[in-house]
Amino acid sequence: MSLLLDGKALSLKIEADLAARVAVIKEKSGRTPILATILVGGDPASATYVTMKGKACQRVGMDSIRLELPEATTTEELLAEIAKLNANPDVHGILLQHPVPHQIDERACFDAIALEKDVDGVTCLGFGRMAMGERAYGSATPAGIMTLLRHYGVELAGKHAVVVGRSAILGKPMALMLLGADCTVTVCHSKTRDLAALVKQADIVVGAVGRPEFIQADWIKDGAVVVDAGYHPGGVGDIQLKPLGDRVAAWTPVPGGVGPMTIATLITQSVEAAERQLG
Ligand SMILES: Nc1nc2c(c(=O)[nH]1)N[C@@H](CN(C=O)c1ccc(C(=O)N[C@@H](CCC(=O)O)C(=O)O)cc1)CN2
Repeated sequence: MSLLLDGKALSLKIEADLAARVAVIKEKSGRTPILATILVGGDPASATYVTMKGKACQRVGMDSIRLELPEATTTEELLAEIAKLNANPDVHGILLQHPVPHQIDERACFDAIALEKDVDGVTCLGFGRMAMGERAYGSATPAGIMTLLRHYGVELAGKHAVVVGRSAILGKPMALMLLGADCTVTVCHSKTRDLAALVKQADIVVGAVGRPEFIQADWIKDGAVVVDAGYHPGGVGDIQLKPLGDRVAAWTPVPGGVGPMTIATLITQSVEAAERQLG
């Protein structure tokens, strides 16, 4: 029987623990932790994710501010909004929803977020610190995956992890986090030759490529741990999960696996940021 890595169930447990921590912050400081969310443009999926994040804040007793900027926003305008949030002592964490419209320099805007408010783990500075094993907020999706794997006791040291995808907020930080947990890591991407053969070697496969069911079930060896970080219309991820049946050791469902852990991680890091800033 394959082990279900149930991100939804774990996220509910994490939220219950966070609600207790938020209550302590409020009692001790008389202040409420606040996450500022920034949505640029009208992408419906992004709007849904930002709404989900606001609702998660509510469930744990935090407040959130939702800043909605028009599709035609410039880099300078977005940088100015981020500077205001950095300077606002009532805001403890800042989330800039990815992707932003093409005319915006997303990297410059991510990097403008103050390190102590980078609760989504998107800055180069936070990434570098994490890569060097220093304290930093991790990029929310890969950090959520690490929490999920550790919660279910998945052995990592010495395992061969194959990460398919190399994006700045998912594939790259995922690879570094697995390396930090003593995995041997291979990162695959669009120019990788013989992807199927590499995936076949994996003890742990992470689908982070952003293409529906791109990773085929017959590429995955028996007994592997399968982590699907994709979410596409129709409720499928980056990996063909159904045909895997019971031949893998453990797997994350879509939906209900990695997605809820992304949000639980953002909220956890927001609570930590508020504890540090108000403590
Ligand atoms: N600044 C960021 N932008 C983006 C991130 C991120 O971590 N930081 N990740 C993704 C999207 N994302 C959060 O923003 C996200 C995607 C999916 C889910 C989720 O819980 N999905 C559910 C299903 C949702 C549904 O039913 O509609 C699931 O998998 O169970 C959460 C967060 C890109 N942008």
